[in-house]
Amino acid sequence: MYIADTFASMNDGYHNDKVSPHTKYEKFEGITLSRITFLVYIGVIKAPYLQLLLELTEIIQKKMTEKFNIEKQLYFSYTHLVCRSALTNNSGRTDFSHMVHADNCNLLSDVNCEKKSPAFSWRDYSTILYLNDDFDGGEFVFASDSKGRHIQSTITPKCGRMVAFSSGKENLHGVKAVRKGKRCAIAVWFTLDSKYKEFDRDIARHMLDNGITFDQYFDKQLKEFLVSQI
Ligand SMILES: O=C(O)CCC(=O)C(=O)O
Ligand SMILES: [Fe+2]
Repeated sequence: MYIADTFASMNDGYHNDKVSPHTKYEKFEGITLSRITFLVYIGVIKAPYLQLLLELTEIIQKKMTEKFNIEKQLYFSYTHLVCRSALTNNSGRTDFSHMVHADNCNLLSDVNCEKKSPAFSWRDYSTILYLNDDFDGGEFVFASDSKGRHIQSTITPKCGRMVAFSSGKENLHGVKAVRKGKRCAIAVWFTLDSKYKEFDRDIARHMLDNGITFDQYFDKQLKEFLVSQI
């Protein structure tokens, strides 16, 4: 939560205006594992935070392999810390923060989901670990139709609660409007295809295991310049 709260505002991976790509009523802030690794490398984030993130997500990987009886190697594909905040008085909203979708295909109708770009078609399993619960709304829902008229189940985010599912059209899902406050989560997507494994994670592990930091290789001035640019 510390990393999400302090650094996700850099809006990593999304547009600069910080308005959510999914709804104009919310601010969307995210930070990727590679960005966190870089910030640890230059000394802006302390290494134990990254260590904790890696360990936590490795537990998720293990649990997923067990619970879903996955017999092949399950690779990390993408790790993202994401916060959504209500921008204005959203108390009357009944719409979605993130419209009903599937994670590995483009949902064209209730039954048609095409597995091609811009969808992340290689994603096989999705997990979302919630980091807080001091906000209104933001429920995770499974739906049976693309418009979200038929909700099958609703999961209220709680700190430490996780939702996990296979990433295809069999699991249409969305996020209800965040009506008040800020909702943060760690989303991790897994793949069975080694081609799409999260390369940055190996770098992060290597860096932590070997105690590598920026200070060892570069001068103070360059470091100060980089920090001032963040
Ligand atoms: O934050 C959530 O609960 C779900 C987010 C989601 O479905 C996604 O990012 O694909
Ligand atoms: Fe999703």
